[in-house]
Parts: sequence; C-alpha cells; structure tokens
Amino acid sequence: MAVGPDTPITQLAGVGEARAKKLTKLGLAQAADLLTYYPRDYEDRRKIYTLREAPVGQRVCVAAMAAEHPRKARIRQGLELVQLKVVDHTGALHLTFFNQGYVEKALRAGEEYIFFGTVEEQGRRRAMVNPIFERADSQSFTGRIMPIYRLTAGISNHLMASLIRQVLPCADSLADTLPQRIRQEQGLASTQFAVQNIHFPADEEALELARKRLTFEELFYFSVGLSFLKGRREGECSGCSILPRPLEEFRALLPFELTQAQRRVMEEMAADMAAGRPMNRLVQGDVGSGKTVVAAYAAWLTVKNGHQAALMAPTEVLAEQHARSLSSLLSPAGVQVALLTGSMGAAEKKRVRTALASGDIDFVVGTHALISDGVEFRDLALMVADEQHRFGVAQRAALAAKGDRPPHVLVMSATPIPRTLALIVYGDLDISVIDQLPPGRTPVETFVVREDKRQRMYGFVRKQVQEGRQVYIICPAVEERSEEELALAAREGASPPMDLKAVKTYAVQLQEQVFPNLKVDFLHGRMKSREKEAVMAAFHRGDTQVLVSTTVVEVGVDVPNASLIIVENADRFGLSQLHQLRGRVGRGRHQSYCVLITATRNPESMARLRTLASTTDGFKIAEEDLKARGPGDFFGNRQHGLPQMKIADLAGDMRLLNLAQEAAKQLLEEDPELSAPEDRPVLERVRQLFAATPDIFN
Ligand SMILES: Nc1ncnc2c1ncn2[C@@H]1O[C@H](COP(=O)(O)OP(=O)(O)OP(=O)(O)O)[C@@H](O)[C@H]1O
Repeated sequence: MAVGPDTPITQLAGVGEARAKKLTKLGLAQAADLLTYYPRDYEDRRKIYTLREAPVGQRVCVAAMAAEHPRKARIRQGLELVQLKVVDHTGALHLTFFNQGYVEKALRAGEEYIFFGTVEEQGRRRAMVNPIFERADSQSFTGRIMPIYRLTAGISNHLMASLIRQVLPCADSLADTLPQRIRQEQGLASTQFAVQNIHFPADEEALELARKRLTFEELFYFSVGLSFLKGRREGECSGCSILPRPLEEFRALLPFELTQAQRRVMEEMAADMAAGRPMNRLVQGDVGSGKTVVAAYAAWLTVKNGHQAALMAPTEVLAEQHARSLSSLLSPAGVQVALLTGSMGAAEKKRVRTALASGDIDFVVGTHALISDGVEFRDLALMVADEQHRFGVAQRAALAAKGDRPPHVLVMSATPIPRTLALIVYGDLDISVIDQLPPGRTPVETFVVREDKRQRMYGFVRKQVQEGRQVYIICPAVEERSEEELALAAREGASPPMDLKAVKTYAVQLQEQVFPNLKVDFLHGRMKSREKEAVMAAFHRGDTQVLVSTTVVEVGVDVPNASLIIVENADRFGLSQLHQLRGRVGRGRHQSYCVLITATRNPESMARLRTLASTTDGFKIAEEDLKARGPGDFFGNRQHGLPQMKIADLAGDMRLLNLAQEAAKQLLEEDPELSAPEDRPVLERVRQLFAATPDIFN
C-alpha cells in the first residue's frame, strides 16, 4: 500500500485499535503527523562491537550468530522467558528476553544478527537482557544514529521508529513551502532531506543540516505570523489616544524618587498610549524592582484622560494588597479605586459592577473575575494583567470585543523570562525591562540548610523578631500543589507528598511548642477571602510575627518589615518560584535572609538550590530553570494562544531566531500580502500554524 500524508495511522503495520488510541493521545492521527513528530534525542548506534570488545554497562550494538534455537520457559503466571546463546569469533553472549514470546520464532540458529542492549557480567559470562535485535543485513535500527521519541505507555521507541520509517517515503511528495530565494540565501536543505535526516540521520552533519532547516522554518513561519498580528494592530487606529502629562506631576504623589529604569519604562508606555493604537506591552522586572508603581502610572494617565482602568492580580491576597496601596497612592489625585474579587459578597459585587458601568469607579483592581461576563465598563481604556493570567491573544481579543474599541494592554511579568522565550511567548507584544532595583537594597543572604539545623534556625527566627522584624515560613501544602510541582517531584523520585508540612497543623505546632511567646498565624489558598484578608492585614500591621503560609504569598506580596523567609521542602519548588518567594524579603532597609530547608539527597536538586544561593539575578536564575526544566514545564501548560514550537529549542536558538525574524521582515517588505505565487505557500503554512489563534487574518 502506498502511504500518503493523509493515510490514517490505523493503516500502518503494527497499529491496532488500542495502539491507535494511544497514538492519538500523542497527537498522531495520520502519516503527516508522524513526519513532524520530531525525535527528542538521538542514540549513536553506529559502532558495532565484537563480543569481547563490547564495553560492559553501556548500551551498545554487537554482531553475533545465534548458536542455538531459543528456549522458552514459563517461570510462573505472567512471567515467561526466552533464552539463547549467541557467538562470534571472539566469544559468547547469553541473551534473556522477558515476556517476549515472539522471540522464540524470530531468532534462528545459525543466522547473523545485530543486538543492541547493555552488556552485563554475570560471574564469568557475559549477558544481555531484552536487547533490541534485527538481522545483520537489515540495519534499520542498529548500526546507525537512532532517533529517540517522546512516548506514552504502551508505545515503545522501537514501534514509533518503525511507524515513522513506514511513512517516510511520503515525505517525497511534500512540496517545499519555503520560497526558493530564502532557502538559497540561508543555505537551507530541502524539505525532503530535512524530514528524512531529522528522523534517520545519515551522519552528524546531515542531522545538523536537517535541524537547521526545520528550526529555521518553524521560527520563520512563526515570525511571519506574529508580524501579521502586529501589523493588524498597527493598522487599527481605533485605540484610545491618551494624552501625555508631565511625569513630575505623578512623581509628586510618591514617597520616593523613581529609578532611571522605572522612568524609561513609563515613558515607553506613555508614548504607546498616545499613539492612537492599542498598546500591547510586556513589562518585565525582577522581584522588588517596583513594577506596581509603573502600572499605577499607566492607570493614573488613563484616568486623568477621563477613561477607566483595570488591574488583574493573580491572587486575591495580592488584589487586596494592590487595591489598598493603589488607593492610598492615587486617591489624593482624585482617582476612585475599588476592589472586585470572586469571593466578595453578592451585594458588594453588585455595587462595584454598577459603579463601573456608570463610571463612578475610575480604577478597579481584582482577580480574574474582572473579565468574567457581567462586568461592564463605561469606558475601559487600560487593562493591566499579570503574566500568570495566561492573558494571551485570545483573552485580549475577548476583551477588545467588549468595548467599542480595544483597550491598551499592559502585561506585568514578575518571572524574568529569557529574551528568546519572551519573543516566542509574547512575540506579539513590545517588551520593556525594569533592569534596576530601587536604591539602598542589600542582597538577600541565602542558605541551604538540612533538617539537623532546625533548632538553630528557630533560634534565628526568635532573634529576628527580637530585633523587630517579621518572618515567613513557606510550606508546600498538599492540596495546593500544582500539577507542575507534582510532576517535578515525581521526576525527582521524591516520596509521595504525605510528609509535607501541612500549613495549619504546622502553625499550631510552632505556636504551642516552639514560639509560645510570639504571635504565629497561617495562610493558605483554601481559606475564605475575608479570613485571608484579615491574616494579611495583621501581618502588614506587624501584629503577627511569624506567618506560616503556602505559596499564596509567592508573587507580589509586599511587607518591607519582613526580613527572613524560610522555605520548607525547598527542593519541591522550581528555581524561579523560589526566587519569587525569596523576593518577599529584602524589600526594605533591613538585611534579609532566605533559608532553604531540604532533606533531599538528589545531587541535581542540591545543585539547583545552590544556584539560588549563589545569585540574586532573576534573569540568570530563569535561564538555569529553563535549562533544567524545559520550556513546557517552565510555563506549566499555560495557554498563550500562540502556536506550540515543535523543534526550536527555545533556550538555545537565539541566532536562528534572529535570522528567521530578519528573513520574515524582508519577505513582508517585498510582498506584504504574500500574494506572489512563490510566497503563497508561506501564507498557507502560516494560516495552518495560527489556526487556533483568534483574529489573525480577516
Ligand atoms: N523607586 C523606588 N524607590 C524606593 N522604593 C521603591 C521604588 N519603587 C518601588 N519601591 C518600593 O519597593 C517595593 C517593591 O515594589 P513593588 O511591590 O512594586 O515590586 P514588584 O516589582 O511588584 O516586585 P514583586 O514582583 O516582587 O512583587 C515597594 O515597597 C515599593 O513601594
């Protein structure tokens, strides 16, 4: 049967109904899907050893002849094994296959095979368990560089590779969608060559060429799509024009001088908002760099121009804090600030909604509830969102559809994102970076500590409190662990989350047994909004000295008098998250400390924690985190509304990204509508790639 790009996988050899279901889970339904299911890694199986030379303990290929008929034996119910001896002119090797009954018939005495597996020494003899094998004259899976694929239970790498081998011939019928001139300029291989060699590379050089071609292509189509998105916005002149006002007028409201970086970002925003088209800007800043005041400035400008502004915070705790501080900052300037969160009483919510619709409230601060149905604005001209909100393309489009014209959008990110990644995830946004901390901050001293130092650490807590400071103790609470954290813990082979300190129990225990003379309180995400508010307010006032909490204090919480943060089970958190947590201290004039407690013996986990202890540069930490966890985990399964990358390695493909962006720009300058015959396939590919992104073409 000839396989074409749209041949269903069920027609491939080796795929029954059960396997088809599993493959569908991986997004594989037809031949074309397999062609773009790129390997995650490769294994060099080119060298074929003699039995004597094969190194012990490594996965290697050996060539040998079956010296006998395989012997099958049933050990017990559910356990069956096949054994045989293979030989070459240098020696012998004993093979054992568990539960692979077919081997009995697949291997024949006197025939030559290649076996791939780990050579073990069993006493004086050499052995291999469950090797992969094929006839010596075949060399499909041995004797070459083998692709390693992402898999799912019930689908082996061997099977995946054999499926891809079946569909590879149809790569020949693929048209090359990259215009010839771009291919030539960039020195790129053809589609056929690239697809063939990304799966089954002839050698390292061919693999490199294939990877370059496919990565470039992916980044190129992505860049073209983003240019369309941006271009559409720039064509929209319907944004609300916000007239600039002297920065000094706003500065006069503040108790401190703005940093140079804050001023620069404020000017960038003001220029965007005055331009008559909607602003779409991402403001990044390390922890404590003073992002709130930048957002406050945008809101102040908007309101002073007679429009409304909204700010969405990632948690209720933070929404309350922002509402409080922004209200005290901006009300002297005549700005009416209100809070709106999901758990407020119905009557209260109704009152705020009515006031928003009538325009009595100028600036509303809330959680995600703000963009839920039923919230109407008289004249919303600015939306400030947090990066954690997944406030991607789709959400922005939904919001734009609410009013008469799209509002200005400011996305705040407390997680410094490496620049490559920011370009990809927020590629359709302009980016500003607050790369300076307010003056007078001393870096937080960070220590990685083992359980046996616990008593000393409690002593340190008492000392800090005696000096008038306050302390956070963070526990990863069972019920609040995200899937991301669970996956991370599972990967590191950590025990199930039973031993984790549950917040409430731990707080009570500390109060009664460890700090009877201090005031200890606790906070977690499951508490009622009012309770949370009361706990945070008491901590802000300094009534509580030790606050035991889950990561609800992770982002944004600002209590400058707190000088010590202790993180229990620190190895369970991602690096960027720990950096955020650490950012809760060191926000005032006092020398501050971060203590990371861990019981882990895993060297990688320890290395990660030490990285954190050695630097306070959030961008450096984010890069390490990205390297360790990969972009998928780094962002969780965050929907940003833009296409997923299949091959581009976001941490490392900066140079290719630049080339691809340049090429995209040049192409669109030459042919803005992509209407020339050789450019039309580009348009088609971009359409497919961005099929799920609302609003890109129309
Ligand atoms: N230019 C400045 N000079 C002095 N203090 C400042 C300045 N800008 C902001 N601050 C203060 O620094 C603290 C941190 O500011 P803010 O809460 O805005 O940080 P952030 O960037 O949101 O950090 P995080 O992401 O950690 O929440 C606040 O107490 C704020 O009042």
